[in-house]
Amino acid sequence: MPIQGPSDTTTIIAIAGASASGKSLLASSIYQQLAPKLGSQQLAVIAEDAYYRDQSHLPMEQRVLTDYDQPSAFEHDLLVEHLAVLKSGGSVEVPQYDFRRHTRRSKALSIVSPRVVMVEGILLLSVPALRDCFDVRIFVDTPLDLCLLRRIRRDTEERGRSLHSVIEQYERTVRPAYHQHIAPARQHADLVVTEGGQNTVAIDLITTKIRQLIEC
Ligand SMILES: Nc1ncnc2c1ncn2[C@@H]1O[C@H](COP(=O)(O)OP(=O)(O)O)[C@@H](O)[C@H]1O
Ligand SMILES: O=c1ccn([C@@H]2O[C@H](COP(=O)(O)O)[C@@H](O)[C@H]2O)c(=O)[nH]1
Repeated sequence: MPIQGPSDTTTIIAIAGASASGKSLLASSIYQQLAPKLGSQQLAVIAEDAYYRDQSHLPMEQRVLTDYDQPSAFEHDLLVEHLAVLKSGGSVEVPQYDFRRHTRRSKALSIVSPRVVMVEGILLLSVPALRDCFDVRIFVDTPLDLCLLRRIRRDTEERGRSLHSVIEQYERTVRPAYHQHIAPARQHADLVVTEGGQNTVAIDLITTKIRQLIEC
C-alpha cells in the first residue's frame, strides 16, 4: 500500500487559467521541485485536455469546427470520477489526447496511487462539480496578449496549426470563452500566480504548502 497523507487521502491541486497562460509549465516546475524529496512515483500531473471527448467517429473537416473552449467539449464526468478514485488512494487510466488529430489516442496512461495530483486546465474552476474536487485551487493570471503570442508559437510549432487557423480559432472560440468561463472563475482560486511557471516565489510557496499537506 502507498503511504498516504495525514487524512489518508491524496492531495489534489487545480491549476487553472487561460490557454497558454503557463499552466503546464507551472505544474512541471512544481513537479521538478517536489520529485527529489517525494519520489516521482508519488506525484502525478493530469491535463484536463486529456478528457476532451473522443472524436474518432467524425471526419477531420468536422473535428476542426468543434468549439474546444466550452465545457461541452470535455468529458468532465469522467475526470470527476477519476479524481474521486485518486482521492481515496486508487489508480486510474487517464486518456491521452492528440491535438493534431483532434481526438483521443488509443492508449491510456496508468496513474497508480500518487500522494499528490496536480490537474491543469482551462475550465477546472469554472465547472462547480469539478471545482469541488480540489484541495488547493490555483489560477495562473497572464495578460491575454502574452497568452495569444505564446499560443501562436506553440500551436504552429507543436500542434500542427497554421497562423491563420490559430487566429481564426482565437477570435471564434478562445477569446469569447476566456471572458465567459475562465476569467470569472479566478474568484474561486486560493492563490493567483502571475508569471506562470517562472514565478519562483510562487513555486516555493506552493511546494511548501503541498509538503505541509502531506507532512513530508
Ligand atoms: N513565463 C513564461 N515565459 C516565456 N514563455 C512561457 C512562460 N510560461 C509559459 N511559456 C511558454 O508558453 C507556451 C504555453 O505555456 P504552457 O505552460 O504550455 O501553457 P498552458 O498549459 O497554460 O496552455 C509554452 O511554449 C511555454 O514554454
Ligand atoms: O482538439 C483540440 C483541443 C483543444 N484545443 C485548444 O486547446 C486549448 C486548451 O489547451 P491549453 O493546453 O490549455 O492551451 C483550448 O483553448 C482549445 O481551443 C484545440 O485547439 N484543439
